[in-house]
Amino acid sequence: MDKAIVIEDLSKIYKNNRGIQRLNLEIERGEIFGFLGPNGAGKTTTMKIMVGLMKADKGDVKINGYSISNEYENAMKDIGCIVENVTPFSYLSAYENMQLCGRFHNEVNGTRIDECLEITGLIKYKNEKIKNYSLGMKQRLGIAMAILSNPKIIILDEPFNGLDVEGMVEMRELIINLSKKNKTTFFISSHLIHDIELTCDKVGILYGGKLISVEKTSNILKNYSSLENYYLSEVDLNANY
Ligand SMILES: Nc1ncnc2c1ncn2[C@@H]1O[C@H](COP(=O)(O)OP(=O)(O)OP(=O)(O)O)[C@@H](O)[C@H]1O
Repeated sequence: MDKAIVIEDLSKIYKNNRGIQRLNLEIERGEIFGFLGPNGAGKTTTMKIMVGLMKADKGDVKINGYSISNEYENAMKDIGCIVENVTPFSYLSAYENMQLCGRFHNEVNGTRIDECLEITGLIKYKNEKIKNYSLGMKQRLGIAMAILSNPKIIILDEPFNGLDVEGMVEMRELIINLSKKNKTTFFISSHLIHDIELTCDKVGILYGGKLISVEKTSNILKNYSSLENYYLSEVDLNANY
């Protein structure tokens, strides 16, 4: 069972006829996958379905071989995610929020919470209330929450948003290290194409609800000077159809 995530013929069409159509995608264990696409392409819709926040019309997603439709609990057991905004309790501290987040995981204790806050650069502010946190600090806390239970698969919607330059570099290193050391699989959506180029092994482009290309970053960079050039040419090609 070397596939961490398998998306099979996944469709979800809203009443206004927008949504996603017949997505098929396989992500290997330890792979860092970058999910790209213009505004409204359907990235959040896909990710919401992947973590059970929304039901698909058709198709399925298998996480570690478990179907999200029929074996939801098993499928979610080894997943950490941030989809849409991070919404910690603003009158609690980072540490207290992490305690709440870890309450269903027996292996999460104070040491593990401190470790995650250290990794994400928040240990100095661990007792400060979230209402005093900046956007970037909340984003870091989201990541700390996502990695808390040591999940094998991490799904992140716009993880670089709101981070300063140092934060972005640290986030990239954190993702790459976790994938190398623990074989953690990442599914990341972002508009920050430079960060995706530097972080992801494989990239998929969603356009108008369809997956128009999936390719290894190393292959892309053999033929294009940057991921941005590749992205623009793929989108251009499909816009003209
Ligand atoms: N609840 C909804 N009802 C109707 N249409 C919706 C709903 N949610 C999303 N859509 C539409 O479906 C399409 C895909 O939206 P989605 O949020 O998945 O895109 P996205 O790729 O995440 O965009 P962005 O990059 O702007 O976050 C958009 O055209 C959006 O307007």
